[in-house]
Order: sequence, then C-alpha cells, then structure tokens
Amino acid sequence: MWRHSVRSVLGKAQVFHGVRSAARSVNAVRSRLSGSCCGVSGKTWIRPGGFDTGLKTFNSLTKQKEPLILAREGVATWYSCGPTVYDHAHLGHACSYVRFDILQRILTKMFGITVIHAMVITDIDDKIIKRSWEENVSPTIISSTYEDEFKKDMLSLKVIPPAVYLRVTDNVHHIVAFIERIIQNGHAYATKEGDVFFDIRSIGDRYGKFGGLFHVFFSVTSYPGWSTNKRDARDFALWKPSKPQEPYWESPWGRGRPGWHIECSTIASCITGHSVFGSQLDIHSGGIDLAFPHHENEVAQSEAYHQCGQWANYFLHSGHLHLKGSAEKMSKSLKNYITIKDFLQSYSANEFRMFCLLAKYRSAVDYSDSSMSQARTSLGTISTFIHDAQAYLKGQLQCLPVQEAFLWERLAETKSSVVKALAEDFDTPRAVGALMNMVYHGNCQLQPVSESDGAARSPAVFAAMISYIRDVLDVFGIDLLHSKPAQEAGGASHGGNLEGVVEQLTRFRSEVRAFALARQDAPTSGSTSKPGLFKERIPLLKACDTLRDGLAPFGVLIKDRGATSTWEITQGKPSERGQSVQNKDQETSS
Ligand SMILES: Nc1ncnc2c1ncn2[C@@H]1O[C@H](COP(=O)(O)OP(=O)(O)OP(=O)(O)O)[C@@H](O)[C@H]1O
Ligand SMILES: [Zn+2]
Repeated sequence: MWRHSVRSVLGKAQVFHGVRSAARSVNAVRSRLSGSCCGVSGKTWIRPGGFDTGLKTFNSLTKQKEPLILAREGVATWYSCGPTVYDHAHLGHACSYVRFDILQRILTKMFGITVIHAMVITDIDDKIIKRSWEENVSPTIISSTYEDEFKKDMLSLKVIPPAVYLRVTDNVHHIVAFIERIIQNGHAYATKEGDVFFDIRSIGDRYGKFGGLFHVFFSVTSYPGWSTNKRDARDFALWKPSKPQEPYWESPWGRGRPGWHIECSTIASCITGHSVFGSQLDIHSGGIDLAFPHHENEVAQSEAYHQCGQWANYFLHSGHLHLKGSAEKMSKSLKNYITIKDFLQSYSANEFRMFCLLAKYRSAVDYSDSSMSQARTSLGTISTFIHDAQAYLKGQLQCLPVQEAFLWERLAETKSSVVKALAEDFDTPRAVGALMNMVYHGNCQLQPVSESDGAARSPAVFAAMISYIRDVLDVFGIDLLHSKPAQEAGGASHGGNLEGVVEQLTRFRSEVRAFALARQDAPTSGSTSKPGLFKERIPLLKACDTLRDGLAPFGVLIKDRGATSTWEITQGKPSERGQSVQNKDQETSS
C-alpha cells in the first residue's frame, strides 16, 4: 500500500520547524526533570521529543489537537484498555475497537508508521466474580469463555489483533513488583487490613491531568470508595485483600488481588517482565468513560513508578455508542446492549465500518436502523460505481464521451483531500465525503447509450479511480471484492465460484435478450404482426425479467442497459436495492 508523506502535502517547512522546536522544548523540560517525577510540579503537558509525523491528533491531556510526535521514527507504541470479560461483547465495544483499528490502519497503511499495539484483558474483577457465583462456575470459566468470544467477535469485525493480548491473571507477579516499587518510591502505603493505596498527596498538584472532574467525583462524604483506612479520600486501591471464597494471589500484604488501574500501568510498562514500552508510551486509548478515574490513576501510578514527568504522551478517547434516543451508553452492566453476533445477522462488518467512518472517532454516535441504512447506502453507492466502471472498462457499458481531464483532476483533488482529512485528527467523515464526491462525478460521466457509434472511450481514468477507491477502503478495513451478504458472514464458504457462475448466466441471458429484442423491419407479406418485436419472442423477454427478479433476493443485481446487461453482487439486503433498479427497467411490461 502507498505511504503518504504528510510533509509533502502539508508543507515541509512547517513540519521541520515543528520538530526542531518540539525537540528543543522537550529537552529543556527533560533536563529540568533530571530523572525525578517529584521535581516536576503541575499538570502541564510536555510536548514530546522525537519525530513529528506531520499528523495532528486530539489529546485528552490538553483537550486540543496537538502535533503527533513519536519517540522513535516510524514507530508508534500504543496501549489499549481491553474489555472486562464477564459478558458478551456488544456494539459499544465494537464501536470503540473498530474506530481505533481504523486509526491504526490509517497510521500504518497511509502514513507508513508501524504500530506496536498491546491490549490488556481484564480477567479478574468484582463483576467476573459476581457472575461466577450467579452461574455457579469458576471465574476462570467465565473469563475464558468471554475472552474467546471477544477475540472472535473482533476478528469477525476485521479488527487487526494487537501484537499481544495480555491477561491480568498471567501478570499478577509483575503487578506485585510494580506496587512494591511505587511504595519504595514513597507514593503508596499498605494498611494493616492488607490494602495498598496510592498516596495522592505524595504527588502534590500533579493529580488531575485530565481536568477538573475529580473535584466533583471526590466529595469525602459521598465518594463510594471512601474508606477510613485511606489517608485521603482520593487515594485508590493498588491491591485489595481477598474476601472469603474469592480468588487470591499471595503478596507481601497478604492474600489478595490487584486493583483495576494498576493492571494497565504494569502491563503497559513491563510486558511479560521485559521493558517493552518501559517508561515511555506514545499513545494510550480507550473509551471516554475511562478518562476519569481510570486513566487519571494509571498516569499517577506509572509516573510514580517510572519517576518521570510524563508517561503516555497522547490519550485518545473514543465517543460512546448509544441506542438512538437513549442518554445512556450501551453497556454490559446496564443490559441495554446488542451483541456483535446478533448484529452480524443483519449487517456486515463492512457496513459497521462504514457506520464508524461516517462519524468522527471522538463523537458520540446513535445506533439505529436508519444510521445503519445510511452506512449501507454509502457502501452501495461506492460498490455500484465500481461495478459500472468495470462494465465500462470491459466494454459492456457503452457511454457518451467522457470529460477525461476533468475526472483526472477530481482524482488528484480527492487524493489530496483524503490525506489532509486523515492527517487532521483522523477526520474519516471528511475523507469519506471526498471519496463520495469523486464517485458522484464518476457516475455523472457514465451516461449509458444503447449504441456507442465508435465514440472515444476513457478506460484509464476509470481504472485509476477504481484502484484508488479500493486502496482507501483497504486502509479502512473494507474489502468490497470479497464482501459477502451479512447472513453469509462467518458461515461456511460455498463451493464453486459465484462470480463466475453469475458471469456465465448473465452472458447467456444477454444473448437471449438480444435475440428477443431484435426488431422486424416490416411485416412480411401476408403477416398480421406490426413492425417491432417479434411477437413469438416476447415470452423470452418475460423469462429474462423473471430471471433478473428471481436473482435479486440472492444479492445478484442485473441491470439492463439497452441491448447489454451488467451485474453486481450486492451487500446486505440486496432485494431492496435491486428492486428499485429493476422496476425502472421493466421492459416486457412497457
Ligand atoms: N457504549 C460504548 N460505546 C463506546 N465504547 C464503549 C461502550 N461501552 C464500552 N466501551 C468501551 O469498551 C472498552 C471496554 O469496556 P468495558 O469492558 O468496561 O465495557 P462495558 O460494557 O462498559 O462494561 P461495564 O458495563 O461493566 O462497565 C472500554 O474502552 C470502554 O470505554
Ligand atoms: Zn486501562
């Protein structure tokens, strides 16, 4: 796939100036830090040193778009909070993980950045334990069942798996060591009851990097996590003593299990005991609900452990998916969810991806049949254009002469708009808009005629447009070439080659139609029939109509264009889209 240099699009001077000044300011700050986080005051974001990608991304730490600067050239380290596996994965998860998958694909396939992605699987938690009691099975059975299901669901949505999935339960010994170091560094304390709490006061005014939410959250009287064992209401658990019947691990503080936030700090820092991401992480992602307190606490712990002023440089948060009309996000605990499997009975992964692309990754989205039908229509428009353009290339579709130079210009303009949109905080709706605009102009130029009269043809520009559209869709993880109707997705593959069969069938039908559409010049002497179609051939035309109508519900859309016919295999519920075209073309009734 091509690699785009944003520099060439956005202007070299601006970017290089940015890199140098960023490097200068970070070096200045780093020398002030001199290895100790405790020397740093305040919550000010430090612009990282390293390599300016030329992209901009919204950073929740600053609440504005910032230049995306990576520690290592061409490589982005990326950590994601994964699911707590105690129930089915739903469309809310799908939305968050597909959106970040699209962002990672854009970085990799469009801008040539290798993404090293690690994700935690939270496989021990109060909710898992509760579910195991309800189901009367071990927590391990609950977590492994839903972990497997989550991974399969992600694959069915074509989410590229992270380089590594890491379970909390496989890493408890690292978590214990991580907590010990935080205690040694003077930022956590153990209680006689066997808890370990993070000591918020020990980091002064540096708590609250994600904004002022914590003032509301921590009212000493109302905060549900308030315990008299804590030194400060804001202190949070790094280690919790286990209650009877609960799973536990041995630790210097007695039997217990890790708190929620510490798992991410540890795993993001020390993958399987080796320092993979270490004290430096480029990008951290999760749903917006995780910003506070989860990410706030991750930051506090990690910076206390690494003794650094800034652990993760960019926090990317995705907006929530809601059922249309609901103020609440879709969630397992609210039981207001649609599972990914149920969804895939009615829609395809491609359609869900288009649904995600049509809104910015940071915005909240309403899920409804009408928003899905908008996504389906957009994909259908693109797919129909590709098929029509292919029919034109093959000479099956005869058209009026095309304004070729105009289309080459549209193509160049689209390429530039798509790169600019994606470099500007991954603005996928703008990129899709640019693509649809090009498709619109392409369609306008494909004006079918029944006789070409040897008019000039312009196949190259349509071939270039098709290739470009496929490339961009590939960046987004949409593959129209091998798409199947939703009902078939994940099912057993059919024997034979459907496309080949449809091609042969349509060719045969075209010959029959051409024969049936032949006109008699004048009535033969003594004949009672009028000039026009041969009466005895009309049943053949009717049979052609019936075949076309009969194939539509199976997703085979045949379009009759004068004497020739084209075909395509449609997405999702083909009969709805097929029907409208067929009615326009009904020929035996006219
Ligand atoms: N409705 C949603 N829209 C977008 N992202 C979501 C939604 N629900 C969960 N996520 C994201 O999915 C990831 C995993 O979340 P988690 O396992 O906590 O799901 P959940 O359904 O919210 O569970 P719970 O109800 O137990 O909190 C997080 O990054 C979270 O922000
Ligand atoms: Zn996390």
